[in-house]
Amino acid sequence: MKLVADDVTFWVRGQYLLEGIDLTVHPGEKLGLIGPNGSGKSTLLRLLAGLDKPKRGRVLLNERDISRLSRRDVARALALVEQQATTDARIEVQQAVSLGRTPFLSPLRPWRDEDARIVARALDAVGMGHLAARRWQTLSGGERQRAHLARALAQQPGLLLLDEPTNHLDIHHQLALFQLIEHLPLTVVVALHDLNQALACDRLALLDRGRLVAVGAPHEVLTAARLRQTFGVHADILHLPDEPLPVMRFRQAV
Ligand SMILES: Nc1ncnc2c1ncn2[C@@H]1O[C@H](COP(=O)(O)OP(=O)(O)OP(=O)(O)O)[C@@H](O)[C@H]1O
Repeated sequence: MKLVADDVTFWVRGQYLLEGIDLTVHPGEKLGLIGPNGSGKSTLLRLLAGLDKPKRGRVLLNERDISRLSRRDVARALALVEQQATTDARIEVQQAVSLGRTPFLSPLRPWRDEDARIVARALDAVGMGHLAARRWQTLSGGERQRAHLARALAQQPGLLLLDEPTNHLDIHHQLALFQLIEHLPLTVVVALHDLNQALACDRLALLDRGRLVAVGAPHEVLTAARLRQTFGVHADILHLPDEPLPVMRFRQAV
């Protein structure tokens, strides 16, 4: 699934939140979206998902303008897990995840056993199978986050857009989620704050005050100079023997 942002620009009440974003997400890649608080990551993800429409420019999903596609067609192609996703608290986890199948159902295509199997597999993939019958409102923050991801997986999208998917997760579940994402045969765009996690992405796109200031391999984007300029931190980038990825050590705020 190929996604292109072409001069994507968005403003609210005269204030630019994003300006002139040109970005191509290649089929199958894991692209990390990074940037300081308020740099526009969530805004860009909503535009890439077709939930908001650019004020200027356009988003192309497999060469087609996403604003011209029906919600149902978009939902069959991509899934977005937002940072503050809400869910009807009265339903059970399994029902919530089953909503991921909605874009595929119709009077001519009712719910089938196959849908139930897809939902069960999605719950198992995020380690939530044992909580399928639990009421949503009884879940912890991290369990909710994993259940939201399960709902997105149940959509069987070609493209997964994730907004800080690990911010409520303990370290085990953070690593498990990253291992899961790495091995999914999907295109993934993931907004992240943990820059050490970001190093594991195929490419990174760095936002700074609504502009895309760098796109490329993680080690090209996350240099000590850029960490200082954009994130306002002094950092060392350490290359450990026998470790494929470098590690960032943050020393102090500028
Ligand atoms: N509806 C709105 N009206 C005015 N300003 C908005 C609106 N929505 C977002 N913003 C502002 O746009 C900027 C970008 O917000 P956004 O949530 O996209 O940033 P972010 O990079 O995801 O931040 P964070 O890392 O804190 O989650 C912020 O300064 C935010 O306050």
